[in-house]
Amino acid sequence: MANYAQVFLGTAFTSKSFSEVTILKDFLYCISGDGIIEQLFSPLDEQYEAILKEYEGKGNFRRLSNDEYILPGFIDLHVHAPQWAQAGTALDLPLEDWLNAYTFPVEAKFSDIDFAQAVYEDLVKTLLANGTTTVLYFATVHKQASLLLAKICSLLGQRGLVGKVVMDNDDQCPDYYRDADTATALKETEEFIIEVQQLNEQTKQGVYPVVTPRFIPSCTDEALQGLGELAAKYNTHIQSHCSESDWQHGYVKDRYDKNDAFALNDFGLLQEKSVMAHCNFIADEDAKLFAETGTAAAHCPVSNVFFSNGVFPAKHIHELGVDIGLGTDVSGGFSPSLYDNIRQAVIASRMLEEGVDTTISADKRGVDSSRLTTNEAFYLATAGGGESLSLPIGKIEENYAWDVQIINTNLQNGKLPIFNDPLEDIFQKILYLARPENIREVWVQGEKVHQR
Ligand SMILES: O=c1[nH]c(=O)c2nc[nH]c2[nH]1
Ligand SMILES: [Zn+2]
Repeated sequence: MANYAQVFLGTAFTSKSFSEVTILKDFLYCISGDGIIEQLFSPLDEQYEAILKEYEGKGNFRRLSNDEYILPGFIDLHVHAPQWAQAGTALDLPLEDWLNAYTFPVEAKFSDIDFAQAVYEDLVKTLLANGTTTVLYFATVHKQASLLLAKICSLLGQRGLVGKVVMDNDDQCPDYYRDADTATALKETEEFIIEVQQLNEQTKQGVYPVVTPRFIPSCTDEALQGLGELAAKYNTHIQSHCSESDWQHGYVKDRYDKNDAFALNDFGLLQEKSVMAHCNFIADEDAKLFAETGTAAAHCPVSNVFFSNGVFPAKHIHELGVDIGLGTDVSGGFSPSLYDNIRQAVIASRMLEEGVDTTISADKRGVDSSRLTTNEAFYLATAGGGESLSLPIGKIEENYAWDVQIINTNLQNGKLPIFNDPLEDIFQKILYLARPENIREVWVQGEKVHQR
């Protein structure tokens, strides 16, 4: 019999496809020493009883209680780590004004490494406590503080993909917060990539450098070109913002006479490991270019309420073959929880489908076939995130990482209204009603990283 590092027994929910969820009732989950799901056994499998007999009662065996369930850890595709310092505030201005009035001043403070330590440590712990096991982070322009974020992820056990932000365009970036010049921005990005790739060698769950032009307005053409080349040279992930708001979309049209997607592609910034945030205004040709290049979209439904001037048509873009995951977009999105974003993704899609202006007749108001089901929103927060990052995460399946959250539905201070419900309903109640209190344990790559 194989020698597993850990064995769990319990019921899990995981996506089978975009729209279908599989329920693994009373399965055994056998985890290898490197934190991979080596084998799954259903109670109907021949070896089930023998494995149970072998492991039950040992220190590395865990039987879930009747009120506990396993979900894949969530994958957050868009977080501005420094903006955690202003989360929940400053949501009264449109994007361009918001950046200048609130956000650049906050990000500038991350030249102070002690401030960075306090904010980043608190954020990583908070995201883990919300069930988020992998995060694609924007840090700031500061190389040292960006490296610190990668180190904190490494130490606290979160799978972090971290970008030192590039902002070298004098026209669009304030004097007090930008890269010194284009050459320095590229040099520091390259040093950052090398150091994070070295850190990754010592990190069980993985930490990865991400090439991060903030968005087209903040970068010169030279920087965009150089960043595309660095990403190819070091085979890194790439992230940026794409077609987010009327203003940003219009700026890029004025500068290049094309949409963000084609402009980014000209600089080599759309590839298999690229993730573009928001994408609210992408046209069908842009989406097809995403699908051809393997570029994914990070849907940020809470943030979009405040900054996007529109609803991202997730269902339609998915149908055009684009990988999509969910992002909290802290702090354009006030919540660090992907549960909140799953809920908002469903709500926004329903409003898009039904329409919001009651002065327009009901049959003309909305956009047909826009709704996301609960299962689909769950897919975006889990398997869709894994596909977007091209990593074996986001599903409870053999050869995937053991990245999970264990939910207890029956706590004194956190009881969900479950009264002999079928498992399908329990799953939905968890997604709509669970709070951080219900997330009892979080595991990343076979290591327990949070316990409540
Ligand atoms: O929601 C957003 N948050 C940001 O920090 C940002 N920067 C550029 N574009 C942005 N959009
Ligand atoms: Zn953003």
